[in-house]
Amino acid sequence: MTMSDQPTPSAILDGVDLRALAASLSTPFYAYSAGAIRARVQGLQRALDGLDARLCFAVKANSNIGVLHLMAGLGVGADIVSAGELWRARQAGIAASDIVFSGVGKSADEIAAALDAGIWKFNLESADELALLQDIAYGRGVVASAAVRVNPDVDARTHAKISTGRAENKFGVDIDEARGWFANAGRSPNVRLDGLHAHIGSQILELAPFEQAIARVAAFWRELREAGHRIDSIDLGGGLGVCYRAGHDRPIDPDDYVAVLRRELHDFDGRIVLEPGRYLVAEAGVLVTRVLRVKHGRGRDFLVLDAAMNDLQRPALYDAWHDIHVVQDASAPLQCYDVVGPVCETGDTFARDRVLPRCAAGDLVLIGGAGAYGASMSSNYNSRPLLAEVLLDAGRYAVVRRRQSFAQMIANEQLPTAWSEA
Ligand SMILES: Cc1ncc(COP(=O)(O)O)c(C=O)c1O
Ligand SMILES: N[C@@H](CCCC[NH3+])C(=O)O
Repeated sequence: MTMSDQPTPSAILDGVDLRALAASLSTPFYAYSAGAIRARVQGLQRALDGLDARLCFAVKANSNIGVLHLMAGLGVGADIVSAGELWRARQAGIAASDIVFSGVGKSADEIAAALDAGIWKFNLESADELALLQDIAYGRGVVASAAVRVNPDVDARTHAKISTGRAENKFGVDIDEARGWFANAGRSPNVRLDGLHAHIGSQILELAPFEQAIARVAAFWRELREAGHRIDSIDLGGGLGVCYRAGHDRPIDPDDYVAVLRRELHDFDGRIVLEPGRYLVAEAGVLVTRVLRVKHGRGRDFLVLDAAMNDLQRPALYDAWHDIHVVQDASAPLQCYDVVGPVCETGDTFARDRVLPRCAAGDLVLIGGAGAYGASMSSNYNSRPLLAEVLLDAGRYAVVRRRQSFAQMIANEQLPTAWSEA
């Protein structure tokens, strides 16, 4: 059960008492419920039942190899955006033939690494990238399978910083340009253009933008089919939103989303690919942190946590809401706090004016919705070591990343003792 499903804050996640865990591991750390991830994956797989469909988890959402290993065991492939993510996915046991490679700036080295690994499909985002893939595949004497990422010019009605499917966004190519790629496919004999791809944005809570995008991609596929082009996969990206604020955010029912796929692509005879990231992991994760101190400011009370913006960037970056639970006696009186971290930035604020049970130093605090774009976006800012990650499963736990040590934090740095003439 995810934290936001619970009517009253509980410290039990996937059968593990986070109070006990926090007593043995030092806070802050991320805890992920394997059961909740499994339930999300299997629910989506059930909704897709009867379709030739494949889930490729967007590794950027949570790139911990323990989580990727869990995905592999559930028959989920990977959507990668870098050679580093390729490396992680392979280390975690995801087959190269289950990997698609997206991203607007794949380097020559990254393309070569993905070709050598034998990934399934390149999602190409520019004519230059098509030419580069052609050159590298030609040099290796192989033919790469590729999809054109089309930009369907749809407003995903999400935060501007995570909207990707408008004409003004850097992602994909417009359908006119994509038409030209297919017309000239013979000029790139080492690239088999046999797929379409679209991803319009993230944390999408309305079905209409998906309907528009899928209809545009489906119409383009029919046009290509009439022109004699064989498309064996249509990849509709990720984007399904989740509930960050209990009682407020209303995520799309995956059955409704899949009903759109079934309707718009009823005569498609290839494979449908989805690249969910957030939907599979966000609500399965919590950031476990403690109150360092309660500070009484001028007209405001600050709850200073031992977690900070370097550990979970989303509030600072997008003003994102995350539910915050104080592990406390339900009878504690309520109080209004600004919940902040120790980093030296005013933006290091998890929540403003949040009404919570009255807290004292040492209280345990759980920040919900932290399984996606949490640890994977964390940094060493203020020289704070990267925090630990723990996978929970039916009363057991496994540390899937140890907290970074100070020595590890500076391992690649050195004093300037050896100078080279430039
Ligand atoms: C190409 C691509 N696929 C999938 C995703 C995953 O998105 P989400 O986490 O919203 O499902 C992203 C990130 O937005 C992306 O850029
Ligand atoms: N990092 C973003 C999502 C970006 C999606 C990646 N294309 C978030 O935390 O919401």
